Amino acid sequence: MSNPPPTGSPPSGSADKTDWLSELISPLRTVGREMLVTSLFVNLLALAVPIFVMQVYDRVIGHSGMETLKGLLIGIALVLAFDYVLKQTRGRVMQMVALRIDVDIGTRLFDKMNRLPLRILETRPAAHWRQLFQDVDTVRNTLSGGTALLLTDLPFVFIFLGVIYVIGQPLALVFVITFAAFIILAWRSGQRLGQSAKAEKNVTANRDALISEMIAGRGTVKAVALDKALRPLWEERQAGAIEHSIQRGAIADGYVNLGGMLTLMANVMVTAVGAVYIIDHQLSMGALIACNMLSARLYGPINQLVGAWRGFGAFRQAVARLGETFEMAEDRVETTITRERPAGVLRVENVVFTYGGETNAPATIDIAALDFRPGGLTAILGKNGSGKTTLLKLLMGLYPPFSGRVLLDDGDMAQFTRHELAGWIGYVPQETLLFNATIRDNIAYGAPGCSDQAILEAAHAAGVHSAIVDMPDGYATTIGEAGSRLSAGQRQRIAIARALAGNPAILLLDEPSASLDRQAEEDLRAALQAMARTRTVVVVTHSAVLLPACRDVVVLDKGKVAASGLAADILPRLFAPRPAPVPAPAPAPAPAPAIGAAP
Ligand SMILES: Nc1ncnc2c1ncn2[C@@H]1O[C@H](COP(=O)(O)OP(=O)(O)OP(=O)(O)O)[C@@H](O)[C@H]1O
Repeated sequence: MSNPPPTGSPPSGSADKTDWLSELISPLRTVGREMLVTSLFVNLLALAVPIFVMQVYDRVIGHSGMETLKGLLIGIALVLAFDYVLKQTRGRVMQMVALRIDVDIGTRLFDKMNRLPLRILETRPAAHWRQLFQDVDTVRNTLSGGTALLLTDLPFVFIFLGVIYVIGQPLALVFVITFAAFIILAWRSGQRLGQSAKAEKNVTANRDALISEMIAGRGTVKAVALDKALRPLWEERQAGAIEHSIQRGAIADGYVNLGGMLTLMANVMVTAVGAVYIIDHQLSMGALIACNMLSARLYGPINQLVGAWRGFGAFRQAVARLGETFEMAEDRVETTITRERPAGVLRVENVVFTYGGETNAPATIDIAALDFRPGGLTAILGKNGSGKTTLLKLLMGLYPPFSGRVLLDDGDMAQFTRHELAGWIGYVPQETLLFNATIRDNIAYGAPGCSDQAILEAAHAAGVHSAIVDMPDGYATTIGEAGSRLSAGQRQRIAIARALAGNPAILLLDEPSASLDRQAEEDLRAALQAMARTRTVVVVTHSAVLLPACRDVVVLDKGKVAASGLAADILPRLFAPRPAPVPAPAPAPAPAPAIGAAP
């Protein structure tokens, strides 16, 4: 048994995870061409200094040509100024490219993540999703940083080879051989560093995931002194990360040093072979010096390639990871027809749902028929793990059922977009999640753009208004990371207000009174009763204050409906006083061993 693909648009079906990059780069083609032309001029201008040196050695020094020297100096000064302007322009273009890439991929990734079905988001650790945003940085830095410059410079090494052939023809073969050796070295280093970087990334991600969990649960870590238990685990992961980092560093150093040695050897060979040709009168002194200078322009980019290859490996992985994400199926985002606010009748029809989707796994939810209607509160009860929260998520359309349907006003949930459903259904989760913003903003997140009046009404209904106005900054109070400056009860009430802000037709609450005091619970009961007159209000609760106010009750047991109907019928049966256990007869006292008996 496997879950069907989530609702909404299917993946594009393209197997190539780099297609998105081509799409991204295609509008930048004109900029790329401009970059290449600029690089062509920058590289041509780079020939000026070696040619200047050659002329000075061969024409000025040999023939005391002061006038020639002055002319050459003026020429080279103009060339260097032009070179500076070109490089500045190239730098600006690069910044523009970086900005566009940041905006394009960053926004695309943010939107994509928000459109991914919840089950997909839940199946990968938080570290994976965080990594994707670092991948955007990697792609930006590669396409707009030193690596991109290196790539635009690389084709021009052939110009330098050509010029070397023209001015130092006898040396050309030495250059071709050393050039080939550099290419092999760069390719090999790329392979080794790529493998090593991949292994290091996996180990580091493992270590970072542990740190993230520790930071998220820092209160508990302190209270339970979990650091002692977690230290060996962290040490093991940290040791793994260090070991891989050292290995990668050693490989990278090895190749960089080999590249350096190869450069020196090439210089020695060019000078030695050049000296032989000078003695033989086949080469001038100036030409040898110019060739030596040009060799730096030739080997420089390839030597950089040896070091930059690791970056390419990370770039390729980042592109693949982002491509895989962009290919994933999405929640439905488009609606063909604008609908009115629903009446709020929810119906579950033959719904089977299981996490993980293993063939033989017992269903987490297996319900033949269940209705939720406005006009009175409905409570869902059941033991821990019986599937109450999962049922609420199915009712919200957050999980697509494996089989069967969830209907909203007789329409299959699957046809509605996430934004439509979120506008119609208010949800108070078991674990309150607030953001580091003002109280006003946190309530308004439930209905973006809602009026101040709607916020005030929601806060009143959630019983949190007087607590808010008691604070010195009132609704402008910033609540700290995840609402850390508020008490658990205040957080829960603000979460309830957030769910009410959009005046939803359906309200689903998961243990909403777990952190409330008695008075707050009674206030909440009154507010829910009032709302349930015109809305469908479903509350997962075992509270002795909320339950008596419910019209209907659904009892879940291992994902199945164990009982459902009027609360007046079911609750008394459920909470009927159990017969007092009959005390077990006291065991007969063991006979005292006879004095002198054998043990
Ligand atoms: N994201 C998940 N991935 C895999 N299994 C899950 C996931 N969430 C819940 N489960 C499993 O599904 C079952 C039902 O969980 P659910 O949270 O719906 O129960 P519940 O009745 O709300 O429990 P509680 O009263 O403790 O809140 C449990 O066995 C749980 O282990």
